[in-house]
This record gives sequence, C-alpha cells and structure tokens, in this order.
Amino acid sequence: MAPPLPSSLTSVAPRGRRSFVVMAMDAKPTVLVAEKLGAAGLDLLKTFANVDCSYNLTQEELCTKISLCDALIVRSGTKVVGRAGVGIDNVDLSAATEHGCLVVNAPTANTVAAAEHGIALITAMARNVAQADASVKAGKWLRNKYVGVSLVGKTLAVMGFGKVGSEVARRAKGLGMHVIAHDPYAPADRAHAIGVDLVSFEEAISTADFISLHMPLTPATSKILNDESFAKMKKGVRIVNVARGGVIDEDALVRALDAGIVAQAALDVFTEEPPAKDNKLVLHENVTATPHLGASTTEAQEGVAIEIAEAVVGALKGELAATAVNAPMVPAEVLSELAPFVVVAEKLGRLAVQLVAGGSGVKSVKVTYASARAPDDFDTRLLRAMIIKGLIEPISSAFVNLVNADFTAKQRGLRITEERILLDGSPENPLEYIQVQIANVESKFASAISETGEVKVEGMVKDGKPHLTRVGSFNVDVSLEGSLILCRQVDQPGMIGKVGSILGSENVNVSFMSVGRIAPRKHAVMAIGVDEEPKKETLKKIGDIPAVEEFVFLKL
Ligand SMILES: NC(=O)C1=CN([C@@H]2O[C@H](COP(=O)(O)OP(=O)(O)OC[C@H]3O[C@@H](n4cnc5c(N)ncnc54)[C@H](O)[C@@H]3O)[C@@H](O)[C@H]2O)C=CC1
Ligand SMILES: O=C(O)C(=O)COP(=O)(O)O
Repeated sequence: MAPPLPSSLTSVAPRGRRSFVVMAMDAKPTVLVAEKLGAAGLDLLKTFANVDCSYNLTQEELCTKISLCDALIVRSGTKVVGRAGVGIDNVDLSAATEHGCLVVNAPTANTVAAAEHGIALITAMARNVAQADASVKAGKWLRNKYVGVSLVGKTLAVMGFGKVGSEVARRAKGLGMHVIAHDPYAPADRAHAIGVDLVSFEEAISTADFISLHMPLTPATSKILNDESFAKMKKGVRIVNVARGGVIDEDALVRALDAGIVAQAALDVFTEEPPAKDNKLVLHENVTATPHLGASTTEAQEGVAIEIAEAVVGALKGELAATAVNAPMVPAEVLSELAPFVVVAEKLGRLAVQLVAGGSGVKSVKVTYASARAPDDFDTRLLRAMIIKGLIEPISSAFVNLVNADFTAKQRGLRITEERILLDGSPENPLEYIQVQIANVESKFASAISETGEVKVEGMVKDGKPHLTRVGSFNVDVSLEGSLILCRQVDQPGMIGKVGSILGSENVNVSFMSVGRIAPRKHAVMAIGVDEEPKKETLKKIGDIPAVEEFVFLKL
C-alpha cells in the first residue's frame, strides 16, 4: 500500500458534506455495502469501519443513506462508488470526479473467473451443452441434433487482450486452438510471449471461427460488432461475450444469427440486465445465455471482496488507493519521494494567488519544475494537482483534490502550463525547486512581480521542510509554515529589530525571518514567518515604519 500522504491531498470530502470515500479521521467511518459482498471483505471492513449492508435499496433510499455514509461499495446491479469488480461503466465517473469523489475498483481478483467463464461458454457452445441438457430434461434424446464442432485447430480471435483476454488466450492455446488477438493498445511482446499474434480488427473478425470479446465498453467499442462487422465474418462464426452487452449491436446479432452468418452465440452480458422476458437474443435457439456470471465463483467473490475492502479502507485512512479509477495512479515509491514537494506545491499556489490584486483574473499560470531528472522520469500530476488546489481554494468554495484538480481548473478557465528545467546534478533528488507564475495580473505586493511582469514565487524542500526561496526578483528563505508577512523596505540597519519588536510586543511569535536584497542600501524584501495571525493594528504599525515601502500578510 502507498504511504499516507498529507490529508489535504487525499481527503476527498467536499467541504461541509460527507462523501462516498472520505477521510473522516475524527470518528469511525461508515461504509454502505449496497450489494452482496463476500464475508472476508466484510470482516476486513468491520475492523476499521461501521458497515451497513443494505441490499435492494430504491434510488431514494440509496440517496438518503449515501448522505450519511463515508464510502459506498457496489457490484454491477447498481447505477450509482468502491466497485467490487472491474467494470466501472455503472459509475458516473465524471459526476464523481466533478464532486471530488474517489472511485476505486477491484480490477484483478475476478480476472481468472471471467476467463474461465469465457472458456466454459466456448466449450459449452461448441458442444451444445445447454441446449442438449434442456432437451434431455424435457424427455428427449436428440443425439443427431446436437452434433457439435471441435475446437482443436480452430481460430479464436480474442478482442481486447487485457487481463481477461490474455487469460482466455492462454487457456484456449491449451485446448489446441489457434489464437489471434486484436487490441490497439496491448504490447505485442506480451502477446507473442504466449504465442498469440496481434492483428487488425478486420483480420481478426474475418478469419476467426470463434470471436471472444474482452474489451471495456467505451464510446469507441460501443456496438463494435454490428451489421457491417457481421457481414465481414466467416459464415458459421461463433461469438462469446463476457465483457459488456453494449459492445454488440444486439439487434444486428439476431439478424446475423437468423442469416446463419453467426452459427451460435454465448452471452453472459446484455445491454439491459436482466434482459426483457421476450428478448429475441436470449430466446434464440442458437444462443446460450448466462446471467452475468463471469465473476461469480466463490473464490473470485472472496478475492474481490478483500480487494475492494482493502482499497476502501486504504482510501478512508488517507492512503492513495492503487486501484483509484478517477485519480492518477502514482506508484508508492514516487509518492513517498514527492510527499515534501507536494506541500511546497500547494503553499506556492496559495501564496501566488493571495498576492494577486486584480487584472484580467487568474487565468494563466505557468509552473516550472527544476530537476536533474529526465522529464520521462518525473511525473508532475501530483504536484500540478496541489498547485491547482493552492490556487483555487483560497478564492472559492471549491474543494480541490487529486481527483478533481484538473477538472476544476478547466472548469474555472484556469490554464496551467508546465515547463521543466533540466539541471546538472544528482537525479537522486526528484526536484530542486518549483516556480509558480501568474500572468496578466497586478499584485498587492508590487515586489512580487518579476522582471517579466508576472506574480512569481519559488520554493524548494530544505531539510525535509518546505521553504519559500524567491518572491518576484528577490531571493528570500523562509520556512512555509504558519503565516507569512512580506515586507519591502529601504535596506538599512535596524529594520529587523523594529519589525521584530512590534510583533513581539503584540505576542506574535516569529518562526523565521529572512531578508533578500538587490543591492546593499537599496531595496530589500523581508519575509517573516509568524505562528499567530497578527491583529490589523499590529500590521498597521509595521506599515507605518517610515522605511517600509509595502507589506502584505499571507495565510499559508
Ligand atoms: N462478465 C463478467 O462478470 C466480467 C466482465 N468483465 C469485463 O471484461 C472486460 C475486460 O476486463 P479486463 O480484462 O479486466 O480489462 P482490461 O482493462 O485488463 O482489458 C481490456 C483490454 O481491452 C483493450 N481495448 C480497449 N479498447 C479496445 C478496442 N477498441 N479494441 C480492442 N481492444 C480494446 C484494452 O487495451 C485492454 O487491453 C471489461 O469490460 C470488464 O468489465 C470483467 C470481469 C468479470
Ligand atoms: O467485474 C466486472 O466487470 C463484472 O462484470 C462483474 O460483475 P459482478 O460484480 O459480478 O456484478
């Protein structure tokens, strides 16, 4: 599991309301399990949370209950988040993302079960097992009617060479089938390693005796088997679907079955589940149907229950779930390495936006990462999300986290451009410094405007702590903790003492102080870290010191 991150990063509860997967660290969280989940997973959840198992809820009941819960676990029968299975097509991901709600799934524990069911359907279909069984039970003995076809030497096209598809391919090889696969995104060497050739869509569907579907349902795969594709298939082809009903145009399949293009189909999934009683496909004599049983083995359900329970508990504890569907996957090593920079990133965002006085709005932000690492070795998504959080939260009621940062920025018309500066030095350290610049704005603190006209702040990690190292064109060095007073003054002796004594007399503790200047006896910028927020009158006293030209108070 990934190490805990600062809770500001992983917390996915919109302010003032509880959410599906939320870090309510104060009380024991409540997990609503809305569909049947294996006992092992429930036990695991109970070690950490209150578990409410409420099945068959109406939409209204579900909505009422969700508002009181911290996490929700569903399977495929629910329209609404931890998905105890692979397919997340029953979760409105954009709505979840928009509300900063983390969606996690259990992507691996039912893979073998789904692959085994695919193989079961291929073999059962080839030998008419379901139809023959029904006829024997009806008192018939139709040995000639149910002559089947052999699998050995036949070509199987696996459409979607992912987790399930590759396991089906491996098993079909064991049955003596010639296996080809179509998957525009799968690495060819992974296919070659098990003796499978990756081919084009056209080649796969036109040369196969059996076609087995294992791709996710996406806009690109919706009804990918349709009248046009059936027309290109070998007469007598057999189709298996344990992926999602929507990848087949079901009316077109009925037509292809009636026309004899498709000899048989074996379907575990349907566009509408359960299908209507008079569904022509289900009732077709050459179709074998199962009620979405791909993941339904005792072993898979136990595995899925544990996988989702671990993911939900991890998310509730503030760990970034490795199986998060709508947040960038950040490997554990990268997470722990970047953790201190995550704080710098958020604080720089907060500082930069508080320095803005007006102008054409905060629209264009440039982030520069200076690192000795090659750009390919350095993933900035996490840092970018935190800068966005820092930029947006002080000026809005929005709650920004890793899940919804990019979305929220886009929605607010905030354009973030990223640049990397490749430094000489040791790539062991992921990052030297981060710089945040906001263009086309005026600043409350004129000295924060750089030579090129942007509000500019720069920070780095020193001794594991976040530091502000540059404001505008002034170098400073102040730890980014508590709050900050930035003050520009004429560079002359006694200034630190004067400001320090005003703060001291008002019982405001100074945690850090640093002065940066362009040249001796000209202008200097003093950065003062304070533990308490000074009263307005105290700040006014600082402003009234004759040598002080401008100052600003900033909350970190
Ligand atoms: N019937 C059941 O109970 C179960 C169904 N499933 C379903 O099986 C499907 C596959 O699951 P996994 O293998 O775990 O997913 P996966 O993500 O590991 O594999 C999907 C593969 O499809 C490929 N793909 C995407 N677009 C494609 C396209 N246009 N043409 C061809 N390939 C394309 C991807 O590159 C990927 O390799 C999913 O739809 C999942 O929901 C999974 C488990 C149980
Ligand atoms: O994991 C998947 O994608 C499945 O289709 C399994 O669905 P289920 O959890 O059995 O309702």
